[in-house]
Amino acid sequence: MGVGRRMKKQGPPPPLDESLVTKKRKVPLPENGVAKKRRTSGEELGTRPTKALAGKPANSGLKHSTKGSFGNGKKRQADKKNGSVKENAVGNARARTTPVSKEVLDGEVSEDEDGVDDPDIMEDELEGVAVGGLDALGSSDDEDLVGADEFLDSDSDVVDSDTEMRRGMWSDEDDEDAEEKLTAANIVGLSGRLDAQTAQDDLNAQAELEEDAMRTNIAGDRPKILADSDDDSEAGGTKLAPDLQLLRTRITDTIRVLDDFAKLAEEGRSRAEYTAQILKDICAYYGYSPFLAEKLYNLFPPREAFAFFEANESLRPVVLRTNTLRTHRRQLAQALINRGVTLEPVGKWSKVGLQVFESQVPLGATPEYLAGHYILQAASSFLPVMVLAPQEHERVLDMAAAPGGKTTHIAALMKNTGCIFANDANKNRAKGLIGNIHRLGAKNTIVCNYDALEFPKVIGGFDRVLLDAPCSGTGVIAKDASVKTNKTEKDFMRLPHLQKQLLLAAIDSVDHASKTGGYIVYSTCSVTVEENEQVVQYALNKRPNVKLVSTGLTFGKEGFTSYMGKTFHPSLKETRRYYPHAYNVDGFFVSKFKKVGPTAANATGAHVGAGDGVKADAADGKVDHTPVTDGEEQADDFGGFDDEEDQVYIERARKTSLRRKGTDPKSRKSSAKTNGTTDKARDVPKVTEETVATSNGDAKADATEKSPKTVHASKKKEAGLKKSVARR
Ligand SMILES: C[S@@+](CC[C@H](N)C(=O)[O-])C[C@H]1O[C@@H](n2cnc3c(N)ncnc32)[C@H](O)[C@@H]1O
Repeated sequence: MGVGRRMKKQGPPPPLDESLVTKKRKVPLPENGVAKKRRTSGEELGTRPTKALAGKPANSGLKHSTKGSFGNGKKRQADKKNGSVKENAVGNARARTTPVSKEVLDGEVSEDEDGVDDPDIMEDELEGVAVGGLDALGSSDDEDLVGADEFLDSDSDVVDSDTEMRRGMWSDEDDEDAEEKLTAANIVGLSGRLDAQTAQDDLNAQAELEEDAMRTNIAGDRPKILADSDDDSEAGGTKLAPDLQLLRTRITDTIRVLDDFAKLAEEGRSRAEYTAQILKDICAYYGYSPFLAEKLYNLFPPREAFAFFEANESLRPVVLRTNTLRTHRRQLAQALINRGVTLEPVGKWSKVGLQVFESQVPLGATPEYLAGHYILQAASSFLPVMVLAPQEHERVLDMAAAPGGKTTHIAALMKNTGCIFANDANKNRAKGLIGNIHRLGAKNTIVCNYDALEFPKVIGGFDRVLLDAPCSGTGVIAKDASVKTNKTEKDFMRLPHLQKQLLLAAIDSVDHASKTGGYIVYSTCSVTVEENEQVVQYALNKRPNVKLVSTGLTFGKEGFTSYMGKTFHPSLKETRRYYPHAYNVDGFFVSKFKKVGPTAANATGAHVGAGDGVKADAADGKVDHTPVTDGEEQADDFGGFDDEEDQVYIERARKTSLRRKGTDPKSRKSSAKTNGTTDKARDVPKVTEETVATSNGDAKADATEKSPKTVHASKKKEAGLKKSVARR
C-alpha cells in the first residue's frame, strides 16, 4: 500500500509566532505527551523528511487538513467512533509515512529528469502522498483568476454545515446525490475532530512556549549568546559534531535579541555580531553554504528568515492539476476517492487543483493518470499560467516549456484552440514535454528545441509569451537540498544574465498590436532578487515599450521596490512573491508585462543582430555581453523585421542553397514562385522529433533538417520564415 505524508492545506500561514519557530524537530521526542502534542501542532510547517527522527509522527497536523476532508469515509467514521481523535491522528500519521512506491512513480512521471530549477519536479520526485482533508471543490473547471480573499480564506472557507459543505463542493452540478453520500459520512466526524485538534494545538503551542522560555532562561533575562572568544565548539564549532539542540536554541535566542535589541542585547555587542552568529548557526544547523545562507537571510526580517529556513526542511503538499481537456475535477476527485485517495480542492484560488493527503495507490500510475486526466504539479506552478491567462484562438509561446506542466495547462485554458509553441533547449527534457503533451491530449501544440535566445527569429508575433525561466531553484530547496551548497556567486551572475537576455527575447517575440493579448509573463522558482526584481528592472530599462501590469493575483507578497540600497521602479510592486513559509507553496516569483509598442530599431538584446558588442548594464553595473544591433533591422510588431527586406534575404538564401546543391537558381526561379508553399513548408521551425497536430486535428507541421544552430547563422532567412509559419 502506498501511503504518504500528511500535509497542511495550501493557504496562508498563521502569523509568525513562537509556535512556528520553536519546534525542535531535531530533538528526540520526549516520552511525555506534551512534547508529542507539540510536534503534532508543529506541523504548521510540515514535515522535515530529511531529518526526521525515528518514532516521530510525520506530518500529523490535522488542524488545516482534516476540515472537510474528502476521501474514504470508512476511516473517518472509525475515528469518530473511537472518539480518541488525537491518538488516531498521530497513529495514522505514523502509519502513513511509508512512501509511495518510487519505482511506480518513476515509471510514469520521470519526464523531468534534472528539474533542479523546476517546480514541477514534484511529478518526478514524488515519494509519498499525504493524508488529510478537504474543503470545497470549486464550482467549475473553468479556471479564473480569483482574488486574495479567496486564496487567503481557503482554510476558513470550510464550513461546518453539512449543506454548505456540499454546496461548496459540487455547486456546479445538479445531481449531487452521489456526492452527498460521499461526503455526509465524513463531515460530522471531521468537524468534531477538527475542533478537538484546534483546541489541542493551542494548548500545545502554549506548552511549547513555556517550555522554551524555561529552558532558555530568556523570560526576563538577557540571553548569553555570543562567545567571549572565537571558541564556540559548544554548539556549532568545528571541534565537535554540532549539537543541534543547542544550535537551535541559540538561533531562537538570537532572533529574540534581534527582535528587541535594545532590551535583550548584551552590553557592548553590536547587531552585526548577532547577525554573524545566527548566520553561522543557520549554516551549521540547516547545512547551507555561508554564501547562500546570507543571501536568503537578507530577504527577510530575522524571525521570518528562520521560518523560511524551517519551511525548506519540509516538502510542500502533493497537488495535482485536473486536465480539463479530458475530465472535470469533480469526476476526477470521485474516481480517485474510489481508489482510496484522500484529497481536497487546493483552495478557492484554483478550480482545477486537488491537494492529495493520502493515497493507497501510486498517483503516477493510476488509470486516470495514464489516461491524462491529471498531472502532478506543484501549486505554485499554476500561478504563471493563471497570470498569462491565454485566450482561445491565440498564438502563445512557452519559451522554456519542459516538462510541460504549464504548456498543457495553457492548452487546457485555450481549450485546444489556437496554437502553442512549446520550446525547450534541452532535448532530453523536450522528450518529457512531448510525452506530457500526448498524455494530456494537447492538440494545439508544436514542440521545438531552440535556445530561446533565438526567438523571435525562429518565430515571433505571439499574442502571449510565457518565460518560466531556468533559475537557481532557491524556492524549491525542500525538493532539492543540494541547492543549499551547490549554488555559488558565479551562478548568481550567470543565471540572471541568461534570464535577462531570455526576457528581452520574450518581449521581442510578442505582437504589441495583438487584439487580445500583447502580454509576457516572467516567472522563476527562485526567491533571490537577482533573478527576479533585477531581471524585471533590466527589461524595463532595455525595453521602454513594455510596462508591468497587475498579475491579477492579489494574494502573494509584493515584489521589492527597493532592496539593500537598490531602488527599483515603483511598478515592481505589481509583481508577486511566494514563499514556502507564507503560503505552504514552493518559493516562486511571477510578473506580467504588457507590450505597448514595437521594440525600437536601436534596441539591444538577445535577438538583435549577431554583433559582439559589449557594454555596461545600466541596471546593475555588471558587464553585459548583449550583442549590439547593427541597425539593419527595423522595428515592427515582431520586434524588428521588415517583410520586403526579408524577402530579399530569403531569395538570396534560396539561391545560395541551390547553388550549393549544384543547381542553377535561375532554372528553379519560376517553380519556386509558382509553388509558393515550398519554402514555407521547409522553413517552419525545427520541430522536435514529432509534431503535434494543430487544432483542426489534421494539420501537421513538417520537421525540418535545420538544427537550432543554423537559425542563428541565417537570421534574415528566419525572419521571413517566422512570418510564413505565423500565417499557417
Ligand atoms: C523551470 S524549467 C521550465 C518548467 C516548465 N515551464 C514547466 O512548467 O514544466 C526551465 C526550463 O528551461 C530550459 N532552458 C534552460 N535554458 C534554456 C534556453 N536558453 N532556452 C530554452 N530553454 C531553456 C530548461 O531545459 C528547463 O526545462
